Amino acid sequence: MITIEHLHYQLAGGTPILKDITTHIPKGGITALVGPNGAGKSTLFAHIARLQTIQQGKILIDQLDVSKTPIDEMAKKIAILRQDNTVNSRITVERMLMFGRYPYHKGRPRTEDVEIVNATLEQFQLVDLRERFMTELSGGQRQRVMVAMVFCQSTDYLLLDEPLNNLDMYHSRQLMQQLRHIADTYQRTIVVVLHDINYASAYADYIIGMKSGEVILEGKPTAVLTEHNLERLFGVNVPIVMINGYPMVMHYL
Ligand SMILES: Nc1ncnc2c1ncn2[C@@H]1O[C@H](COP(=O)(O)OP(=O)(O)OP(=O)(O)O)[C@@H](O)[C@H]1O
Repeated sequence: MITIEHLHYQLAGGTPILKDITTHIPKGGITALVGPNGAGKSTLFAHIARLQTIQQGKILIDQLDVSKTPIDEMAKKIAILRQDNTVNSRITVERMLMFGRYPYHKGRPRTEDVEIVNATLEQFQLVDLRERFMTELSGGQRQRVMVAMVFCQSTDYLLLDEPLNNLDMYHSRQLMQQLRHIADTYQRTIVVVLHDINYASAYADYIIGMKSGEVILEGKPTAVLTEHNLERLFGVNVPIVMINGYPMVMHYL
């Protein structure tokens, strides 16, 4: 479980970005982090992954205090896919995945690392692209490689910031199904920022809604995805229909 206690973060000029956040992310399954642009979702991720120094408050990951845990220990506990994940170097897909294993092999890949990379190439249907340079991939293919690289890190927790960016309908759905499979089969905890609320509804076990640096709702999709809450979160007045037991937000109409 990730426990966040009174996390407060403000810019040098005094503008608050995260306002005294207290919440928890359950262990196991998929938690979707949703909310309007600028809500603070990426900033919260940066704090959880220790990429941002904590000014005030505390974050615990399975009892490990994030601010006191050495970086290399954190790298085996939590992996993050950031929004700005552009890789422009001439590195092949296979090497990219092996790079994800760095915290374990420290530059000297062992048999186990090769096996994990091969299994991940299979799992993410990247075998045909293994020799391709990252610069020779489409935006969507590159995005899939980056998610695979995060998976390769064999961490208990995966933080994915808008992994559906650039993905078409087929690959978005496929990736969400893969995340479900990873959570269920490997007991990994996946925390994912999603802008498509209907994917959160269909695939997440738990939803956390952020707005203006605050957590304003959290709970199971069926409990929190109400017309009233969508109005509070996004300021939109849209109907919700139930399809196969999932609340689907009709925001296109
Ligand atoms: N490096 C930075 N310097 C100053 N302000 C920043 C910086 N990064 C983000 N912010 C501000 O912090 C606030 C939260 O941004 P953040 O990227 O965490 O939001 P978000 O919920 O992830 O948004 P989005 O859905 O648009 O990606 C925004 O007001 C943003 O302008």
